[in-house]
Order: sequence, then structure tokens, then C-alpha cells
Amino acid sequence: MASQHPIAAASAKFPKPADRTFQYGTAGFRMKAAILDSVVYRAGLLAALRSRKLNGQIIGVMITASHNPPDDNGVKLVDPMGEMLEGTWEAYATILANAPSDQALVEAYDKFTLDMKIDSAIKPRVIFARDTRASGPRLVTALVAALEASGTEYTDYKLLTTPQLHYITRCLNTKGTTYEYGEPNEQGYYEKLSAAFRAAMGTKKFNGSVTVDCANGVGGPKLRELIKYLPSPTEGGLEIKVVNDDVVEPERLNHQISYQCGADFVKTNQRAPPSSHSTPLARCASLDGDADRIMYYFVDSDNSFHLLDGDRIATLAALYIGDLARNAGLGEKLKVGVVQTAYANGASTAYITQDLKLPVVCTPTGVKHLHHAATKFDVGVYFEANGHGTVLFSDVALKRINKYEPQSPAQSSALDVLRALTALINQTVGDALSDLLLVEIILAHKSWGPKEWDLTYTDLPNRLGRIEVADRNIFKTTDAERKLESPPGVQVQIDALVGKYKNGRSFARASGTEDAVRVYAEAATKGEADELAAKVADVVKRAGG
Ligand SMILES: CC(=O)N[C@H]1[C@@H](OP(=O)(O)O)O[C@H](CO)[C@@H](O)[C@@H]1O
Ligand SMILES: [Mg+2]
Repeated sequence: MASQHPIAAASAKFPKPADRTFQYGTAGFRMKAAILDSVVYRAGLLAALRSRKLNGQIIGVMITASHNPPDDNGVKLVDPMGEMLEGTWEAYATILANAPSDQALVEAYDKFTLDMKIDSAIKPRVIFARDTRASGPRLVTALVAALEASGTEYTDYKLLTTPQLHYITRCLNTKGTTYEYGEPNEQGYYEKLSAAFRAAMGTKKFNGSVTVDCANGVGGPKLRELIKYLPSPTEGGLEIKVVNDDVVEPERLNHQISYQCGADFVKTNQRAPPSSHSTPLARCASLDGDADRIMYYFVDSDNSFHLLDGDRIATLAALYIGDLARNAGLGEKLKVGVVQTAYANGASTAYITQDLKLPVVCTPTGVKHLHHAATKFDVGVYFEANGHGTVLFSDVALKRINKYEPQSPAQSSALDVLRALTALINQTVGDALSDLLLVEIILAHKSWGPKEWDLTYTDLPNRLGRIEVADRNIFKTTDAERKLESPPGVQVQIDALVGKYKNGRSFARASGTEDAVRVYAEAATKGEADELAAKVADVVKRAGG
């Protein structure tokens, strides 16, 4: 048909599988790459609409499935300031993805344009990148088709980590303003990080090396590139040993069996990837597949394994930034706060409130919730236990930090480090490479090894399980997911169980990314945590059928 709408015509090349329903979840769309083409095509259309709605500001599109297996893939949108897509638009993404035919898709697209008063005369602008998955280039074809059909101006940034794409999106949208974020390209990212790292490091020398497992994902080549910009070990810089950075064979990505690598492997198996060759008390870290998450760990002199997870990075950052602010003379003027989810270890929460004397806010799972809550503080530290997070400095905090006149040499040197950290820490989203440098700077300044870091508090023994039920959607939570309001009566049973354990805490919630209910429990001993988790799991199974 010659008169066919260009969006329908292009859509015909990426037909929606009839038997599938898609949902834009906590981390965008994510599934087997083989069925993702129509979803990516439609996500491209949504990016165009979003850009038009925001007067032609640039929207980012990232093709990645993060820590998932190599044959999965996914797509997520990045808003102009580098944040995740605004919540209300997730529903629009879902509607476009599920339009049953090419014609229905065009109708939905036109309806959004009309309902949201989107000015079709505005030229949409989109940038995109992908991780190292083999399906990436094919999915880019679907994305480009959508951008062309919708008359969008676009740039392909090829292979990037997710946080690099967030960074570039923000740089482009702030270019020429007083709050310009940086040079909008990969080199600009490395230059910004390395300049900040050098400034934060000052005359401090690093003790020992850090071994970084890159999950055989995009973080590998990008970390190797970043290292070229950092001071070398012979200049007193940090020695970074890169392992698991094979992206030539994409099937090695996040591989848990043969190649044993990645943040998820470490967390699930509670041991170091064999390739890290970790010696006692040596610092090790693992990234996930798109390098927006990092886990630290070490083996002690008795060969016991110690995980230093997102809670540990949050507490370390809050401790150090709080000290810096006080030492710089800004203690009263910078309100530092920490944001966690219910999965944060109770011991970390107690340490923050009782020892660091800082406020803690608990939000539902999903980085966007934590990020939003962190913006309410002058300095908002947020991390999920699984290693995804960052530290946000508010505009007011940045002004205070940048304008303050130090009253002594000691204040001056603390202020220098604090200023450097505001540039070193990615303000758009959790960034494994930026977080790696942050942790290393803090440990160097404190002259701490991983053991001293680990000794700040003792984790409560805990257990995280997943249970498959007939319909997980009947499990509805309240109080930042810490309590179930439905099915009725279930929370009362959980409370009764928790009451029987010393330091007991447990909750159940439907996963946003998997078809399962997660049960978390912690208690004074490992045995009791396991037992409590098992009993709560039984309650969930009975209620869920
Ligand atoms: C307990 C847990 O680790 N949950 C993860 C997981 O969410 P669920 O909604 O629990 O499936 O995936 C999210 C997206 O990657 C991540 O933000 C979150 O922390
Ligand atoms: Mg990730």
C-alpha cells in the first residue's frame, strides 16, 4: 500500500509476537533477545515522542540486559538529565509494546501525540548505545527503523556502559548552560573522571592493587580505556588489574558456570571468581554486564570470604563524606542522608543511624525510587544492597561547596577532596567505574584495607529466597514493601513468626523483574535466618497457591 503510514510500514518488519504481553518494568523491557525486535522498535517510537514532548531535548536509549544471561537483551530509556524514564511514561511504553497490530500501533502513537498535546513540528532527538551482547546490532536495526520512521535525528554511540550513556545524555542537554555536565562523548567521560580522581587523590599514595572482574561485558574494554587516563602505579596511582574482559566471545558474559564471573555470580555464590586469584586481604570487585553495579569482596587471612556489598559502599561513602564536610567547616550546612531499600542489612541501617547519626530513608525496590528520595537531601547517598547506587549533591549543596572560603589549611584540604568527589561521582545514575574510583579514594585517604572497612559493623545473617506462585500480583505491599496488605491475613502470620526470633526481620514482595515472590529474612544467627525465611516462604506458598 503506497499510502501506508511510515510507522506502520516499518513496523511490519518487526512484527509483535501475538502470544506475548510485554511490560516496561524496574529496568525497562528485558527478555530473550529473540523476541525483542518489536519491543525495541516501539521503544524507539516512544523515545521520539518523549523528545518531542520535552521540546526536542535529547533522550537516550540503552540496549542491554545487564546481569542477565548472554541470550537475553533489553531496552531502557534515559531522560534528559540522565535520569531513568519518568514513571508515568513507563505505562505508555507498555501500551505501545503491546499494540496488537501495525495499525493499532500507529493509532496508539497518534493518540499519545494528541492526548499529550505533543507538537509534531518539533524534531525529536535521540542517542543510543548498546552493551556487548551478540543480539545488540540486530536490535539497533529495529531502533533505527523507528527513529527514521518518526523523523528523529539520532546518533549511534555504539558500545557504551549504561552509565556512560546516561552521562552523555546529560552532557548534551546541559551544553552551553551554567550547569554544563561535561564533554558529551566517551573521552569527555574519562577525562572528567580522571581529573576528579587526581584532584581527590592529592598527594595520597595507593596501597596495593584492586582486581576488577568485568563479567566479560562492556565494562571490560571501558575500564581498560579509563585506566589510560588515570595516574599510573609508578606515579603513585592505583594499580587496577582487569580480569574477565573477554568480549570477543559474547557467550562468556555474566557466565556463572564455565567462566564464573560478574557481580551476580559473586553475590549468589558468596565467593570470588576463580580468575581474580584473590590473595588474603587483597581488594577485589566485580561489575555486572552493563557496568552500573559493583560488588567488593576479599578473602581474609583464614581464607573466609567477605562480601562488601552496596550497603557497605553506602556506609563508607556516608561516613567519609560526612567527615569531609565537617572537616571542611561545612558540617552544619550539608545535610547528609542515606537511602536504602528493605533489602539493606539491618546492621547497616543501625550503623548509619546510631554510629554515623545520619537519617535513613527506606524506599521501594528499584533505583529510580532511591534516586528520587536521595534528591531530597543536600548530599543523598543511595545504594541497593546488590551494588547499584551513587551519591547525589543538590544544587544548593554544590553552591555551598564551591563558594565556601576555607578558614584553615585543614579545611582547605578537606574542601579540595569534597569538590573533587562532586565531579568524580556520577550524578545521573549508579556507575560501577565511578563507584570503584570513589571507594579506592576513600580507602586510600583512610589508610584502610578491606578488613578495616568490613569491621565497621557486623552484618546480620540473612537469607534471600524466591518462590514461584500461581499469580504473584496478588501480593501487594505497603510501607516501602516491608508489609503485605494483601492477601489478607498473611502479614499477621509473618509478624507472628518474626516475633519469635532475636533480631528477626522478614518481608515478602512480588519481584518486579521475575515471575516470583521474594522472601527476605534476617536474624541473630545464620540458622535462625534460614529457618525464618523457610517459614515465611511456607506462608507465601500457602497464600499464593
Ligand atoms: C532483591 C533484588 O536484588 N532486587 C533487584 C531486582 O528487582 P526485583 O523487583 O526484586 O526483581 O532487579 C532490579 C533491577 O535490576 C534491582 O533494582 C533490584 O535490586
Ligand atoms: Mg546493570
